[in-house]
Amino acid sequence: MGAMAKCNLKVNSPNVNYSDDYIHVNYSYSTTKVQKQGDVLNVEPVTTSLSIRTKRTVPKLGVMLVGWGGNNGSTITAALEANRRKIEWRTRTGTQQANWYGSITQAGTVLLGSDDDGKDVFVPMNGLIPMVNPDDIVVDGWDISKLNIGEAMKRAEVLDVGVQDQVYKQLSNMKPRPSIYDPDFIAANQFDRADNLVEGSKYEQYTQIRQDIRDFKEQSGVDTVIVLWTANTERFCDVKPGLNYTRSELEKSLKENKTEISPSTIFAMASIAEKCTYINGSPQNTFVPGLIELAEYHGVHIAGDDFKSGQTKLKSVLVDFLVGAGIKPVSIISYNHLGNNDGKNLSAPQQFRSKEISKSNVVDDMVESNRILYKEDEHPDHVVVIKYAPYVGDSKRAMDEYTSQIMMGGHNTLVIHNTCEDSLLASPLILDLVILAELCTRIKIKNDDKPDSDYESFRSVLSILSYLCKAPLVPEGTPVVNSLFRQRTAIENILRSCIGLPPTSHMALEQRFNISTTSAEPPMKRLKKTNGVTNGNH
Ligand SMILES: NC(=O)c1ccc[n+]([C@@H]2O[C@H](COP(=O)([O-])OP(=O)(O)OC[C@H]3O[C@@H](n4cnc5c(N)ncnc54)[C@H](O)[C@@H]3O)[C@@H](O)[C@H]2O)c1
Ligand SMILES: O=P([O-])([O-])O[C@@H]1[C@@H](O)[C@H](O)[C@@H](O)[C@H](O)[C@@H]1O
Repeated sequence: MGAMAKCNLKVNSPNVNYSDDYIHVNYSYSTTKVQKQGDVLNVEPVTTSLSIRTKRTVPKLGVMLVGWGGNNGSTITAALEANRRKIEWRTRTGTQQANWYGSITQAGTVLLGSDDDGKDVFVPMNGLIPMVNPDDIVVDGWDISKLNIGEAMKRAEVLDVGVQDQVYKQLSNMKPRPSIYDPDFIAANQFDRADNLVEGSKYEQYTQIRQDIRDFKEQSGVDTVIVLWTANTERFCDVKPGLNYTRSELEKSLKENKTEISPSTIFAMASIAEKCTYINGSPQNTFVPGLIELAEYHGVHIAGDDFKSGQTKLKSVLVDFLVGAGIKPVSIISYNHLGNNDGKNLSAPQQFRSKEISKSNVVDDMVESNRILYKEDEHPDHVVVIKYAPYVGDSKRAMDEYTSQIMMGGHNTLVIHNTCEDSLLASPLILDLVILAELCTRIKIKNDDKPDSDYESFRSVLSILSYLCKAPLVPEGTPVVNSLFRQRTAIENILRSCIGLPPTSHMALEQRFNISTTSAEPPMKRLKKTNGVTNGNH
């Protein structure tokens, strides 16, 4: 079993109880219901008494990467090794230490509350509640290229030689498992890499991937496996009745070797069959309706699509700020060029189209949130351009122009130049995706008046991971939220609820009015003491 994660955060509340195995919380959940009646909006605040239970012991986590030998896959693997060993290396500007910058769980903080002097107190996000320690993660995976991960890291040309040299030996012992290659789904220019393949029918390939997952679990001794796709972007597959609309159609199409069943969907099916969370870091429509039904049928988590790493992440902040300020973006032109293998694959029209879709929809919810600025079906011009320029390699150069209408016929134009090593932005997101996805398997909620047997897990589609995805997959009938700060606040407040803390509101009334906030929290229900422990560390 995994280690008991520790942190020195002690919540003193009659509504929070730490047993040996769980953090138990009685939680008052507040929402606001709105009903439109003609021109009248009837608004009703609603409070629901919930019980939230979080398992305190974190498992030994195994992560299986599809596309392990790619820039992202080799880089995250090197970063895990470098951080585990606290490696440092000389650069032309001084000594560099391994770190997890860009990871909200490892380098992000959350506002906990305020001290006696009224000063804000921030804590590391991974200090709020037990999370997997990256140092304990075991990595494995597949690639259509047989290059070992040490050589793949060199091929990627992402990391400084100073760190490469110190991790190469360990990574060169890591060999990607043969994978499913279908030239109909990725660019023809990837053909040269494809020398490490699982042969046979789609069903035979599916069976092999399931066997790989079981072998890894047995050989590594991990308790939990998460499968994450960081392989090349595929073209969108057809979605049609009889093919993949339902779970049974999808399973039948696989057995019948239907050509429209993509490698990524086969990996997702195999993961679900092995009860492993599956995460899609690329933009293709892996999660066809039948796949989502399959995940829900088996009670397995899925999440995606497409890591939200740089240009799009900034877009989900800038447009949120502009629209929130009552300024009307009317033209968004997003151009970038890059020279890595991802860029090479995206230079093919169908693969680019997948990425264009995921990069283009990110402003929709923010535009639709303001009918003062935008009429129904009115949108800003939004153009996405991606060019392949080999020389720049992983150093993606993004240039954006945001033109907005301001008052009285004025205009504001923001021009942004954004250069980064794309894989050093994506790799920490891979870490956060797997750490938060694992955490979601340990959190359960029920209505307070229901028996313990009614504790519910997160729904199969983990929309809480939207912060990390360009095109968030959400449960049917729920809204897609791309606004970055709404997404981050959702994560923060759900983690806070697991230790009995109210959502962060930033109201700070006690700083704006002469009021007292020292009254004790009204106990919703006295929690029975268990094991003599009512409050303590987690
Ligand atoms: N900033 C980023 O790097 C970023 C951001 C968002 C999304 N993405 C997406 O992440 C994915 C990986 O990006 P990358 O820069 O690592 O690309 P990459 O081309 O370096 O790596 C992809 C790897 O997948 C392998 N591969 C292709 N098809 C495969 C299959 N069917 N099974 C197993 N392996 C397969 C390739 O051989 C390659 O090693 C791409 O789809 C990209 O669009 C990247
Ligand atoms: O997240 P982001 O920087 O907008 O998007 C990136 C694109 O700009 C880039 O062209 C592509 O190659 C990467 O896979 C990634 O999707």
